[in-house]
Amino acid sequence: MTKAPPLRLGVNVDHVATLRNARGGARPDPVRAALTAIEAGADGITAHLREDRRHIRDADMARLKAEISKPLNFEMAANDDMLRIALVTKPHAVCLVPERREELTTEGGLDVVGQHNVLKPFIAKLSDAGVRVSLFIAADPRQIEMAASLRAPVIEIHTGAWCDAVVDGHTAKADAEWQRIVAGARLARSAGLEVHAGHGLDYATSEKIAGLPEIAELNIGYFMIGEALFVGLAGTVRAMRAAMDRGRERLASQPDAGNA
Ligand SMILES: CC(=O)[C@@H](O)[C@H](O)COP(=O)(O)O
Ligand SMILES: NCC(=O)COP(=O)(O)O
Repeated sequence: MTKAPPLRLGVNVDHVATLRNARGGARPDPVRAALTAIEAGADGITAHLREDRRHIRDADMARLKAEISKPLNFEMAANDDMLRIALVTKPHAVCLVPERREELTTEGGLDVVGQHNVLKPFIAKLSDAGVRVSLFIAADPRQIEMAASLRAPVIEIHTGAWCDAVVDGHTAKADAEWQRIVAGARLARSAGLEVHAGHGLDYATSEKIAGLPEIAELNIGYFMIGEALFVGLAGTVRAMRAAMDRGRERLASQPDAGNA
């Protein structure tokens, strides 16, 4: 029996900034949230600098880089303005994500098949600057194979469609989306990619996906910031960590299930 690699928890603090921006002041502070999450056991912090700056702002990203002691995962669209900011910020990682101004949230994965020529120089420039590049994609074999051929070291599988189907009780769709994630994670790992996952995860879906030995990191925000209203952010981080540990422990009890 082989032990699966430890599963990292990246806490996304975007929606602390959403709340702050509702009143235009300085509170609640996403950097304080990041420090609290780290103190409670987060392995890293994720923040998405959207083109419309609806939540995280440039100054937040600079402060996160300066003030947190754990890796910063900078989510951004692949455009020249963001590239310039990322190269100045020098985060541990950049996750390239698709963006549409009018969307409510990140609705799907990057089309790395259709956009490979556009993405290539972004991956090269960020990698040359020592930034670990991740591509936020659907668990689609064509997208995964193209991500591997673009030599991005990491993909993050968009789990939104699966999580929505679980929450809405659409069992058949949830099962189909889950099978896509399982197959996608295996394919990506066998192609040498490090595999992360995120979007829409809650305690139950995080526990379940933690049972996939190929997954090295989960990035979770919206649910945790909402849950923090009821049990506090530190309590939410600890409860999420416990859910992830339960998923990993179940995996460890299955013979030969940990060969990621
Ligand atoms: C890329 C991603 O999944 C997260 O950044 C998520 O988008 C959180 O922010 P939004 O709710 O603004 O989409
Ligand atoms: N990349 C996904 C992420 O950072 C968090 O997404 P969500 O939990 O806010 O939906």
